[in-house]
Amino acid sequence: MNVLPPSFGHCWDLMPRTLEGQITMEKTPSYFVTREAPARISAMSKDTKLIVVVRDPVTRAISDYTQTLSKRPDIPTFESLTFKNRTTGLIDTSWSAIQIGIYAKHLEPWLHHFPIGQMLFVSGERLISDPAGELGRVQDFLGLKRIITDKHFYFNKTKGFPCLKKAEGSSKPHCLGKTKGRTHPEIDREVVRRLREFYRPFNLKFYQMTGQDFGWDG
Ligand SMILES: Nc1ncnc2c1ncn2[C@@H]1O[C@H](COP(=O)(O)OS(=O)(=O)O)[C@@H](OP(=O)(O)O)[C@H]1O
Repeated sequence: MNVLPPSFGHCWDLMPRTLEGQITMEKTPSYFVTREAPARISAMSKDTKLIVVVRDPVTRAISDYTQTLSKRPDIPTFESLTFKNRTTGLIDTSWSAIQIGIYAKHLEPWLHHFPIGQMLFVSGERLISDPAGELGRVQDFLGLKRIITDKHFYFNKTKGFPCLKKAEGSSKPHCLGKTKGRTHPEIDREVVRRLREFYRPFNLKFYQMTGQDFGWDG
């Protein structure tokens, strides 16, 4: 997890200068789950627009595990890390791969500092099934003209994901790198079922808080 800079002044100093008509963006996945982040970002600029990309927390946990596995192939199985006690089905919520997917809990402190209308929740699933549609929402949210549309994407069968027809400043197609869109290991169906059951109430709360049904629960 990234450590945020200790002072807001320092935060500003790290940002590039923004000219009239420009938008400065910063992306750090860990902000959403960092307790101090909402107060610090709000103190830096309370007009900051916030974009959060979320996907089904069960798939997210498996994706997170797959990423760790790629760096440390000797870690225990996903199934054994999921449970504190497999017999009772008690889930280890202290495992970060599980903890991060409790979106309703992480969203709570942000709402003490930002109105919900200043936050956009992007569906990770729709980013794959309809990238132009989801980026249309992002452009609208940022008050930009819809420049990026369907025309910019094609589905790459080899990659199994949408890719750009032309990369920025190039005439060649561009897909995301090897670390995006990895094949996930097969996870025991009963473990997946238990995780779905675990996340359900948190997901429902999250749908309520955001006013969006992400469709992770059937
Ligand atoms: N177009 C396209 N190409 C490839 N991958 C795509 C795309 N759109 C979304 N995704 C999904 O993005 C997941 C990886 O994002 P990360 O979580 O690593 O992003 S981050 O940099 O940590 O924010 C990655 O997760 P994994 O499938 O687990 O690798 C993808 O499912």
